[in-house]
Amino acid sequence: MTGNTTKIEDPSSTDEPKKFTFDFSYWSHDGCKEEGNGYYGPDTSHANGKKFCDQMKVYNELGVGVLENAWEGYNSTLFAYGQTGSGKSWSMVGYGVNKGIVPLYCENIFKQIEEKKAGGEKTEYEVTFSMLEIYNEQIRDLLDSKTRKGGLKCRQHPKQGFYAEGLKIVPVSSYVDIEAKTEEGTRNRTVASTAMNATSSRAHTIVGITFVQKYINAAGEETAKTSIVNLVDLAGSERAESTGATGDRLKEGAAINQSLSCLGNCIAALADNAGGKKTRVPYRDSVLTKLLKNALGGNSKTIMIAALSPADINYDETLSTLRYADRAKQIKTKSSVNEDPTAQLIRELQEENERLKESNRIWKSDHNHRRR
Ligand SMILES: Nc1ncnc2c1ncn2[C@@H]1O[C@H](COP(=O)(O)OP(=O)(O)OP(=O)(O)O)[C@@H](O)[C@H]1O
Repeated sequence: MTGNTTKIEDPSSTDEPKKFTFDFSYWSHDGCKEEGNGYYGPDTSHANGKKFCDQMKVYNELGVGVLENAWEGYNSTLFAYGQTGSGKSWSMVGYGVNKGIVPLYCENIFKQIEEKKAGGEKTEYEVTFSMLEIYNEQIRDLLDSKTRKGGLKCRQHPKQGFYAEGLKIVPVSSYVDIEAKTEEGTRNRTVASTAMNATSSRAHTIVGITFVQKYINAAGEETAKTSIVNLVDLAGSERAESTGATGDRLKEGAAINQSLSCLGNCIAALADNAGGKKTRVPYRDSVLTKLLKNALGGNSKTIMIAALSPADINYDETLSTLRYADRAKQIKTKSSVNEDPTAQLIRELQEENERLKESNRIWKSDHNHRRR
């Protein structure tokens, strides 16, 4: 990785290395040292110490933007893609003191709320949390261990799009609350070990954090801004033979790959459309793509993290992840601020009223003019 370019070379071939350019290319394979508290920071004495990217750097460059968007009332989606064991959970959630984007985002949102309150702001803040997983095309509520057999239904709302019906959405008032809920959800996750990664997650996990700000606007009206942040940890896109998968594990692998290939098809169609084509986007082909529809083609600012393995045996997987990400970067989403519908309606009615008054005034002056 050099600057924002990722270069991949097949050691068993004489082909030219392939280059991919992204907004950021982060190196975290070596060049780090463990600090006293267990945090992995850059090792300045190592040749790759300068380019080593620690968790805080990723948060500062990606997470902070998500936080700023949330304050402005935009939806954001962050999803992590890549083969099993490549570091998706590491980037999104992290381990121990090496916190990933999700905990750092949560920690900071409450810190900033407290700062605003201490500064005498009258705004009311509400934060809610939900956590679900898609396992073998079924939706399980991770905050409800008694999710009925067959899972939650995926329904479509005319305005808000696809959602999981009956999903538990719990209010949270501190980072500690979120931590406890995340732990509860993680315990319920479908985790089974594969030969490649002892804690490999077998399902796609979606954490939803809603942030509502209620306040009185300049015109004295009660209004609200809402932002939904979706954090999507996709299950590994491994090949069956390298993970030693058989039986149930192999069936799961097939279901995971079906969802991921559906996601790939949607990304390819959206990328075509961004280039001016009119391709139908097959969102309905999997639960994952239904629930991610808004993130991919709707109202959301979306970030994709592609986690890569630097090992030569993973060359094919790594190249396919890079190609996946290369297509994804062509997608353009349109995001807008989520205002309270009543406040929006009042404003639209007031504007309509002004327009009617104005046309009435013109009509009256015309009428008087003709009478004279
Ligand atoms: N940048 C990193 N620095 C240090 N350790 C890392 C880094 N990235 C990943 N790891 C370690 O590698 C292992 C696998 O990472 P992780 O669990 O994040 O993979 P994953 O892509 O989420 O896998 P799966 O799809 O199977 O859940 C973990 O033990 C993690 O601590």
